[in-house]
Amino acid sequence: MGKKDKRWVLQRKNDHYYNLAKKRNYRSRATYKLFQLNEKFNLIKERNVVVDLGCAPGGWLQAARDIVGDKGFIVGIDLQTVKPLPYENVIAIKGDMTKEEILKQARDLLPEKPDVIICDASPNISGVWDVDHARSLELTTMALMTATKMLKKGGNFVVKVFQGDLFEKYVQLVSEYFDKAFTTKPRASRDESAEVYVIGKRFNGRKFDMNSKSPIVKLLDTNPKENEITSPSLRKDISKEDSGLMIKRIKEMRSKKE
Ligand SMILES: C[S@@+](CC[C@H](N)C(=O)[O-])C[C@H]1O[C@@H](n2cnc3c(N)ncnc32)[C@H](O)[C@@H]1O
Repeated sequence: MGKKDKRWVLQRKNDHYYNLAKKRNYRSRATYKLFQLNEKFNLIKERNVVVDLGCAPGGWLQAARDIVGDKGFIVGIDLQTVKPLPYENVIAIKGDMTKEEILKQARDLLPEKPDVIICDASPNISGVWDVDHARSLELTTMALMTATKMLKKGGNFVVKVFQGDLFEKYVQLVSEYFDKAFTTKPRASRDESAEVYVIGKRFNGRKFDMNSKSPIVKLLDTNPKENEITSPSLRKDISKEDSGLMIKRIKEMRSKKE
């Protein structure tokens, strides 16, 4: 085992939430992030219908199931296969959450419009700040579009975002569709992680505006018919050097600022 690997194993051994998750049979330490977000913002309630975008290995599915109980319903989507959970009311679909055909599969499974959309999806981390921020924004904007298409009026939304230049603009965009928008970092999120969670409380029912003046929407490279993001930065086979449209534009914007 290399030095780096040893440090990682040691870090994990001393990680409170990792140990707690293991002891209580939760599939990820992230489970505690959702519990803490819910404690603070009261997003998910008993009997709710929930959609979980980027749900593998299933820690948030477990947390959501604990909250909604046996009368609620949860559908998750992830590129990875999720080992089935022992509950009839929790289903995971394998697929890309930015693709309309996968979202349709999810909608078809739901008993009614969801009360809550949760999204902890992470793009492949390259270690390059701009690239990770741009990829994260693409996923989170797609999650917001999905929320505006699917949610019940009055429904709630929580999404993970990697901080960067456009973070505040993203929060502003969320606030256009919800009565209130908040940003927060739960205790279980590591200090050194760039992740922050954006909360939208009470969906106001507005349709997503593709002609919005928001710089985030302008940065997207979408298929106008389906609202699917077609930017190459989301492709799985992207190399570190490859600049997706959004990454390129963020760089241009930054150089103009400087
Ligand atoms: C941090 S993990 C989620 C952890 C999960 N909340 C839990 O508690 O187990 C992020 C997930 O986002 C998924 N993801 C990234 N891009 C995606 C996409 N376009 N469609 C679906 N899932 C995606 C990844 O496959 C990964 O499993």
